Amino acid sequence: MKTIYLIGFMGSGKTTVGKALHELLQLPFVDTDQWIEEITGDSIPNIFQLSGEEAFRLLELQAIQELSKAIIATGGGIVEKEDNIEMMKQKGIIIYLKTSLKEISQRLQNDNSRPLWQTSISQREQLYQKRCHLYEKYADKTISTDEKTSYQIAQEIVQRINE
Ligand SMILES: Nc1ncnc2c1ncn2[C@@H]1O[C@H](COP(=O)(O)OP(=O)(O)O)[C@@H](O)[C@H]1O
Ligand SMILES: O=C(O)C1=C[C@@H](OP(=O)(O)O)[C@@H](O)[C@H](O)C1
Repeated sequence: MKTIYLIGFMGSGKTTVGKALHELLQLPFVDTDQWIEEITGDSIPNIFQLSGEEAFRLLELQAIQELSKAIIATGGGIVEKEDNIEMMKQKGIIIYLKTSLKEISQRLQNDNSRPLWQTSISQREQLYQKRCHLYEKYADKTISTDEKTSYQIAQEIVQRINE
């Protein structure tokens, strides 16, 4: 089987949709953030705070190197390293979950588990604009997610993969 990588901004639903796809396709599911927390025995906010963002990015790179043959929910910053893109392109298909910043802001209004979301509104907007450009550039398929349930999105992904 090809590895299915879900990419998209924080809160776009990569983990939630990944789990729905796992149910639908009966294929293994891995979340890179969860994988990193398991191998380090530490939380993402702690890794950012104690070791810094670059240390976290290296752990993400390791996750992409080691994981395959699964539905993989990546972190929103996976597109920051070209090496990640190369490996993902070699091993599978990249699906971009495209979600508006308005919708994401509603979903993450009480979230404090994502260090790069704990910033000002203008910093969030800047990161969103920069990242969206990268997701569009690297995705094999783009799926809009606003006003759809995770199950509808998972079904649409299956259809688009089989096109
Ligand atoms: N399609 C959806 N509609 C409404 N809420 C959603 C949807 N997908 C995810 N969510 C909610 O948004 C939040 C972030 O979802 P999550 O899957 O963790 O995103 P990501 O893994 O991309 O950061 C969660 O509270 C989740 O329940
Ligand atoms: O956008 C980012 O750089 C990050 C997104 C997070 O994952 P989600 O996209 O699953 O929230 C997590 O990897 C970390 O907080 C950094």
